[in-house]
Amino acid sequence: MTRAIVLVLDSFGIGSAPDAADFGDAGADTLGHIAEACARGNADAAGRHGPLTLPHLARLGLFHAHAESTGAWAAGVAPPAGVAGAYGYAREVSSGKDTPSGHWEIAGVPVRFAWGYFLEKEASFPPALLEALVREAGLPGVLGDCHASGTEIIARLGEAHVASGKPIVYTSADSVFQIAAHEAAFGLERLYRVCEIARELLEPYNIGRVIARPFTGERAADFARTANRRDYSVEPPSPTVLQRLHDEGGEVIAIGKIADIYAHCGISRTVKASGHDALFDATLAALAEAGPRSLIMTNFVDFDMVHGHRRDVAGYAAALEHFDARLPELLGRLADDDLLVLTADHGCDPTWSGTDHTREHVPVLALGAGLAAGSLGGRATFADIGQSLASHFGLPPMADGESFLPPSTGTATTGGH
Ligand SMILES: O=P(O)(O)O[C@H]1O[C@H](CO)[C@@H](O)[C@H]1O
Ligand SMILES: [Mn+2]
Ligand SMILES: [Mn+2]
Repeated sequence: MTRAIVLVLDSFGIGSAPDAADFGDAGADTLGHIAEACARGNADAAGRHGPLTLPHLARLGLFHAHAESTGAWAAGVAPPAGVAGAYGYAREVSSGKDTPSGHWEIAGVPVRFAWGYFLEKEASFPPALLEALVREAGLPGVLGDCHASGTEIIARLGEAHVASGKPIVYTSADSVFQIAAHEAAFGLERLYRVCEIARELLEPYNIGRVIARPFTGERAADFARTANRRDYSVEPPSPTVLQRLHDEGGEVIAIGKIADIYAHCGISRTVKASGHDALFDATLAALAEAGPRSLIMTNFVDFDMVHGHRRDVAGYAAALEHFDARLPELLGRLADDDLLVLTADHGCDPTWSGTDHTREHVPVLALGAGLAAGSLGGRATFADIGQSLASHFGLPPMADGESFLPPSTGTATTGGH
């Protein structure tokens, strides 16, 4: 039916990238270090124990791709009896290791310009920016103004926020301005409005995203972030393959955070869902309805948000095993000419220092559309996925990337430049 399903396992890196040292990430390996911890018995929690067990991803070539990326087989993992999919790893050419850069590059548009960053760990934001935000949003002030982990900062400042009415503003190694506020005490719609004002004020600073981080709870010990997070991204610098397909009459179904990440450019339909089971269910439901020339794209955010950034190795392993256990439901519903791609947008090694993303290779696991099982090798850019999608849908080639599909299923492609 010439459909494509792209599942992005948010932050699931498979070994440090050649330029990882530039990011302080030389040696990071999200999959490898999770497998190591599992093999040592150090990830026996979250309802799991022992070596990392991902039989379906293994059959798609995940561990072969990891071995090609790192030069070593993942610890404690039994090699699969055979590999059914095309597998490889890809490096990122975008300048940043953030979510929009990774996603847009997957969709054929690397980010070669440098984002703006707030580099200071404390007093991170320019006073003029905060003064303008306070004035224009009618706030009594702000709290935070620092680098932070989102769960740690609401535990630390959440009660002061509720008492004062001052939202909590913070950033990270990403190009982000994040605003945390209590859903009831501050108000969810009000938080969104403050984010929209911040989005406008940040224009001169070249910041990729403003993120609303609502939370609920009575006191520090039970504050919890809710599913009402909202990302306000700038638009991709040029049309992605989503936009190209959408403009040529195809249907682009965005599940989870996808629409926000692409700033709603090239999206035909948005399905919001919270939690990996709901995201998986929504993906299956979309597949059941999708006609020819449909692209279904889902971002599995909890790998990153709930486990990677929280440096929760056992939780990450359990989430991978749960995802793996659900894969057959999807595999069983693919038509022969559907193209399935599993990949990631960056790493977030849960054994790494700090709480930020890690600069890593991502897996490229592809199935269907005439692909033979076996290695796709090391891919020079995530944009090889976008180029393959363009080829699959018979669209004109993207400027970047090289298709990994057999020529018979699509047009020849240009090399990256
Ligand atoms: O710590 P939390 O709030 O989850 O923030 C994380 O999520 C943001 C977007 O990926 C990044 O800035 C990262 O720091
Ligand atoms: Mn991400
Ligand atoms: Mn993240």
